[in-house]
Amino acid sequence: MSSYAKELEIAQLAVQRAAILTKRVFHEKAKGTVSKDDKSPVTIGDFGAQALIIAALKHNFPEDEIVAEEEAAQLREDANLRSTIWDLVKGTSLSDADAEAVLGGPIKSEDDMLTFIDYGNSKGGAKGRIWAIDPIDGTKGFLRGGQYAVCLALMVDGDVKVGVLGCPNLPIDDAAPLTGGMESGQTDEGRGCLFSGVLDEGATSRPLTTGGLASSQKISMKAITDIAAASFCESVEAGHSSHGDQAEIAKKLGITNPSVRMDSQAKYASIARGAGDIYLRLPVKATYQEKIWDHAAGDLIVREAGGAVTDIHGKRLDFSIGRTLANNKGVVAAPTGAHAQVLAVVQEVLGIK
Ligand SMILES: Nc1ncnc2c1ncn2[C@@H]1O[C@H](COP(=O)(O)O)[C@@H](O)[C@H]1OP(=O)(O)O
Ligand SMILES: [Mg+2]
Ligand SMILES: [Mg+2]
Ligand SMILES: [Mg+2]
Repeated sequence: MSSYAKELEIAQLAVQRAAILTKRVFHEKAKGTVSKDDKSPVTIGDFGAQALIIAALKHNFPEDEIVAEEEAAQLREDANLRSTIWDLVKGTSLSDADAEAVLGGPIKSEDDMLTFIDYGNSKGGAKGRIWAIDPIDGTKGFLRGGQYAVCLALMVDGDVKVGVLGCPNLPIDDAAPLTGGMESGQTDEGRGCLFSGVLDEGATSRPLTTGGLASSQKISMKAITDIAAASFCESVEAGHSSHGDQAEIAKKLGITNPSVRMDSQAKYASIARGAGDIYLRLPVKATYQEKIWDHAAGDLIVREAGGAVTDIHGKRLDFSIGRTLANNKGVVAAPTGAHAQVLAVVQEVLGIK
C-alpha cells in the first residue's frame, strides 16, 4: 500500500475533473483570455480548473495549505467573467458518481468558487503539507491548440511526495513519437494522458477519462546509449528559455535531431515516458524566478522514472523556500546516467564552470 494512496487518488481524480473543464473551454467556448499584471494570458479555463481542484483538496484535506497560480481578484470585479466561469464550473463533473463523490461533488455557489480560488494564496515554505497547483500550465500552448498540462503536487516539509500531470493533448501511447503539438486536423482521438509519481514508488501513465481512473502502467526514461542520437525538448516560447544556448549545447553533445518544442510540463512527462530524452530550460533573464507550480510535479515524475533534475549549477530544485524556486536557475533534466555529461556541456556553454 502506498504511503500516499489517498492523496494520489484524490490528486489524479481532481486533475482528471479539471481537464474535462479545460477541454470544454477549448472546444465549446471563446477562450475568454484576460491579461494578468505581468501581461501573461489567463483564461476562464485557468480559473475554473483551479476552483475545481481546490474544492476537491479542501473536501479531503481541509488542513492542507495550497500554493496556486491564479487568484480571484479580477473575478470579484467582473460579474460577466465571474458568471461565465461559474457556468462552466457548475456544469463540470466526473461521469462516475463514486469518483465525483470522492471529490466532494459540485461547488455549492459562485461565492464558494471565489473562496476556493483564493485558498491558493499560501506562501509555501519548508513546513507541513502544501499542495502546488498550476491549473493550466502552458496557457499559450492551450490557446494555440498545442500542449498544456493541469499540474498538481503535494509537498511535505518542502519535499515533493506526490506529483500528477494531466496532459489532454499528449498521445495516450507512451511509445508514440515525440511531437510538440496537435497537428492541424487532428482530433482528440488517442490523446489525453494522466501521469503520476509518488516518491520512492515510481511513475505511471494512464489514459485521461471523463469518469473514474483508468488502469495505469509504469513508465521509465530511456537509457541513453548514444547521446548524439538523443532528442531534447524545449519551450515553444523563446522568452521562457534560451533557444540559442540550447542549440549550442545540443551541437556540442553531437545531437543532430532538431529540438522538439513543446509548451508546459508536458516536456517532463514526455521524457519520463521515454518519448524524449533531455529537457533543457536555460534562463533568458537572470532575474526570472521559476514558480514551484511549474516544476513540482514534473520534477518528481522524471526522477521517479529514472531521471535526474537539477538547475544549471547542478543543484536539486528546492521547493521549500516559498512560491518560487528562488535558489535555482534554469532546469536540466536527463536520464540519471547521462545527466553529468549534459550538465557539463550546459556549464561550458553558459561559462559557469
Ligand atoms: N521569462 C520566463 N522564463 C521562464 N518561464 C516563464 C517566463 N515567463 C513565464 N514563464 C512561465 O513558463 C511556463 C510555461 O513554460 P513553457 O515555456 O515550458 O511552456 C508558464 O508557467 C509561464 O508562466 P505564466 O503562467 O505566468 O505565463
Ligand atoms: Mg500563467
Ligand atoms: Mg505554468
Ligand atoms: Mg498556468
